[in-house]
Amino acid sequence: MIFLGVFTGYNTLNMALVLPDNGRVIACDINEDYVKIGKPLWKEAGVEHKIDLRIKPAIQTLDELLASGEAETFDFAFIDADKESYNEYYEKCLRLIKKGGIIAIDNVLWSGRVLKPRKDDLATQSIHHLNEKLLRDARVNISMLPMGDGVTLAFKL
Ligand SMILES: C[S@@+](CC[C@H](N)C(=O)[O-])C[C@H]1O[C@@H](n2cnc3c(N)ncnc32)[C@H](O)[C@@H]1O
Repeated sequence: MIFLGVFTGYNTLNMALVLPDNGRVIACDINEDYVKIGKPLWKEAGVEHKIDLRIKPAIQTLDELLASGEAETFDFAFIDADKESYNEYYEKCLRLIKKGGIIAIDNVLWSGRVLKPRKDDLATQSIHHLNEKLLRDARVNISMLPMGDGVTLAFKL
């Protein structure tokens, strides 16, 4: 699976815990300081070998995966890095996952701001545009879960 936005690594750990022993998490973040907080727990939990941490802009990591021939090889992607890049993350993840795979997109409600994005609020505009696009995207079936800050599950057809 692909995990965009590791932060302290807590949910990366959760993902690694539920994967089989030969499963792999491509864990992407630009800030190693946050990741360092939770990384020791990956080892303590015995799942460090499943986590391939890439500290660089997530777009670059996704491009590298595509360039190394890994299109349509992943089962699941979780998008929770910088909101301004959500559309690019979605498009690249859609190429990387298999048919029948799932992309989970976090914060699609963005505390309700997506209803009326301000012109100068690029993060909210970005999420709003992706929400609108997903409604009409024939490449996926979607299910929007209105829990927490909203998570959309997009199933690749
Ligand atoms: C909301 S936090 C992620 C929370 C995490 N998914 C969790 O469940 O605890 C967003 C993360 O995205 C990272 N981030 C921001 N811009 C990024 C980029 N261009 N590429 C990769 N990661 C980025 C930040 O460093 C931060 O750790």
